[in-house]
Amino acid sequence: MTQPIRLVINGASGRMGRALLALIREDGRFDLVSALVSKSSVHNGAPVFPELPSLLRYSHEWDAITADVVIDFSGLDGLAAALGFCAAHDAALVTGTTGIDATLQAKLDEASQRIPLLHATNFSLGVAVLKRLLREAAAALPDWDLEIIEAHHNRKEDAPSGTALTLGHAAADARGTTLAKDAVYAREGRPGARRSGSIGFAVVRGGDVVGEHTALLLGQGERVELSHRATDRSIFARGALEAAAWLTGRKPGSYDIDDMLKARVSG
Ligand SMILES: NC(=O)C1=CN([C@@H]2O[C@H](COP(=O)(O)OP(=O)(O)OC[C@H]3O[C@@H](n4cnc5c(N)ncnc54)[C@H](OP(=O)(O)O)[C@@H]3O)[C@@H](O)[C@H]2O)C=CC1
Ligand SMILES: O=C(O)C1=N[C@H](C(=O)O)C[C@H](O)C1
Repeated sequence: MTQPIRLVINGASGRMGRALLALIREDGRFDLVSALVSKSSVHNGAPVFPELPSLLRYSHEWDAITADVVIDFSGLDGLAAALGFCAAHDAALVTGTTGIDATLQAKLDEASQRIPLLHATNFSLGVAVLKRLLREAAAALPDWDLEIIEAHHNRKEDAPSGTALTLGHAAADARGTTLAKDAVYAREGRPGARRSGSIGFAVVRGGDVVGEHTALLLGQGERVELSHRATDRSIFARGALEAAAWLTGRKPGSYDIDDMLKARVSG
């Protein structure tokens, strides 16, 4: 019998952390060895599964952990700590944290030469398909105006969402350009007529919206709208657990969710 994968959840008390904990109880592939929170967290020391005969408590201590894989949904400081642990202990790292800056991205790239690392801005299957459809539509309609609209709950800290940026990069790439060259992130006052070839972003924040993304391709007299609506965070949590099972034991490298889905299809 194979041993369960020793798993750490980093950011365990958050919206995504809780969605992961709800699934992990029923998932025999994993042994949850640690549920990590920040040093200042009110959850430190509290039982993770109060209703179960489990001794696991929320902690901020990485020191005594032995693990095969870390799933991180914590934020920039938490991700940096998870990366330090994984690099020092040859553990795999799955992260869904968004809003990553250039400095942390460089550290992720460097560490992926030594450990398997999968970063996805969105773990839903529907968004993976939306990205493919958008690539195709953006290339097939190169002269149509492209705008990406996203909506999220009122606690979200980064904007545009990681998913909106990933969709933007995919569309830009399909048109032979880059977001660095063609993205427009804000319009106010009198920005003037729309620059042909630009890729616009619009952000909505409010209430408890789980995550909604629409790519609008606007032509003369017609438009194409490609949309995805997440209504339950468990879709992201399930995707992250699949990624953790898939990534554990793989050779070092920087993987994305398409690598996992392609490998699944080709067996
Ligand atoms: N890729 C995807 O599919 C998805 C990505 N996300 C992204 O995941 C991230 C988290 O989202 P969400 O769960 O909504 O955010 P939350 O704010 O709800 O959760 C993050 C948790 O991380 C904990 N935390 C903060 N600092 C640290 C630290 N240094 N070490 C360990 N834990 C820490 C905090 O808990 P405490 O205060 O108790 O320490 C906090 O509750 C965001 O970047 C979001 O954009 C979200 C959904 C899906
Ligand atoms: O913060 C969130 O909630 C989400 N963040 C991700 C993003 O920035 O794209 C994914 C999902 O939309 C939920």
